[in-house]
Amino acid sequence: MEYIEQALIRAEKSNCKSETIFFQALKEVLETIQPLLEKHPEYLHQNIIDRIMVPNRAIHFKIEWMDDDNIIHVNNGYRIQFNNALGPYKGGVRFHPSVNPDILKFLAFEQIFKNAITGLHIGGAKGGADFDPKGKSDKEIMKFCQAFMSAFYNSIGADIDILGGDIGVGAREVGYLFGQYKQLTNSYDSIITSKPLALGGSLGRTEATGYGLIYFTQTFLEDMGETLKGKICTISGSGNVAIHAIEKLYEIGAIPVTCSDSKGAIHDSNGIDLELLKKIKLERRASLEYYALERKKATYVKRESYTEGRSFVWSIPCFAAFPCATQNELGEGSAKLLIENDVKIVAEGANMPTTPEAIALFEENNILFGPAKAANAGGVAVSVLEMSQNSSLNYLSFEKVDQRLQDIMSNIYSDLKQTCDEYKLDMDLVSAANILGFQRVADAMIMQGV
Ligand SMILES: NC(=O)C1=CN([C@@H]2O[C@H](COP(=O)(O)OP(=O)(O)OC[C@H]3O[C@@H](n4cnc5c(N)ncnc54)[C@H](OP(=O)(O)O)[C@@H]3O)[C@@H](O)[C@H]2O)C=CC1
Ligand SMILES: O=C(O)CCC(=O)C(=O)O
Repeated sequence: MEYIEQALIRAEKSNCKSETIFFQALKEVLETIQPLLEKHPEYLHQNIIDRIMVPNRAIHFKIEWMDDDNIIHVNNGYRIQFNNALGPYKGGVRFHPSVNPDILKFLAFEQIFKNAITGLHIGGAKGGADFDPKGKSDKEIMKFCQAFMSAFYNSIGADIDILGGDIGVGAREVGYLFGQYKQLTNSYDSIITSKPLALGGSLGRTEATGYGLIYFTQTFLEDMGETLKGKICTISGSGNVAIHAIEKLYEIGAIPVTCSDSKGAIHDSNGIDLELLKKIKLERRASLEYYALERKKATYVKRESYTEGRSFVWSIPCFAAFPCATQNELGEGSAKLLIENDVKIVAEGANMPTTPEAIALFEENNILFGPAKAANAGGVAVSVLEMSQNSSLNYLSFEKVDQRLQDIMSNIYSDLKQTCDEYKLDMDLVSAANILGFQRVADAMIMQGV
């Protein structure tokens, strides 16, 4: 433990002082891998901790673009190519005004271990820009995507670094990013996933993260003698992950009753109207306020009215809670509410949506907890299926992709359970995910020498 404390002090002193979110993610990983280090002292001899916590490469670039009124804007673009011990860098791209080097470094760091847990051969990366897609015309989005790609296309490649979607980057943006890469390089290489089907995207990729989250949760619960069937579920977010989690919950007979966006939250006690939700968030790209205007029985609470900053979503009694919006959205106060309301399981659809204090409360109260690195890994796993379909030119049916996704999520659960047994972790899947991911990456690093 002393070694880990020293590594954290070194990290805090050197490059992490202003990187509070990255430091949170790093601390969680390092504080849970002690049993692994005791069993494998070679990781300490090889100085893997210091080597794993510094990105291989962090690219910061300027993006200049012109809006519809011919006004020129400048944004910051980034790509953190963190670790490629297991395969080419792989991870999404986020367009959101909050994007900064700290957030992307945390996301890229998490991605290393998540990707390792899938058992597939991909390294970890993340990128993005402090660009706000809200309120922009389609032409402005296209121009921004083209400028983003032009600024760093020579740092990526189908065997080097493959981009994907994330907050603010869906099929539309991926199409424009891909088109610009093709224009600049004259190649149709698979340098990005979550492509529209017509451009070589995979059936089932759009649904994969949300569906995978529910497959993982259902496998976990069944192993504990429980089920989601007939149970009330709360979900935050109303983007790609949240919408497809809600869709799968309905398919398996559960009752999803909430969703949220950056402006507020909905509680619809009869169950979220999925068609209306899709129409508002995916087609109109509008606020959830319109959901409540069209569905009179639903309650809408504006973000400004949340009590002590706690999302209204977590005050609704439920059996299962799925945070699917963004990092650190479920804190101590919300965890207390969920526990008081007798929640049985929390599974993360977003990346690191639960604060360390909230996770500790869930652990103390024996609430089952599915960490993001495992529970939301279905998205990146199906991205790899997209890459393999692109290179083989052999495209799979939706059913085949979905079956592969179910198998991957169930294998992830079995591997975590085995890790829990091996290290006597008492179903602490947070520690198991960190140990399993760290071990796979560390072994690959050692094999490749210094
Ligand atoms: N897409 C994927 O395949 C994967 C995504 N993830 C993670 O899942 C999460 C959601 O991503 P995804 O659904 O793809 O993104 P989307 O852009 O499709 O949706 C994001 C949702 O979260 C809401 N949101 C964003 N920022 C905030 C905030 N600061 N406070 C409250 N709500 C917020 C958005 O609200 P609004 O509509 O108002 O903007 C929107 O409802 C992210 O953490 C992402 O990293 C993880 C694995 C894979
Ligand atoms: O498919 C991808 O590469 C994006 C996945 C991702 O960014 C994530 O898992 O958080």
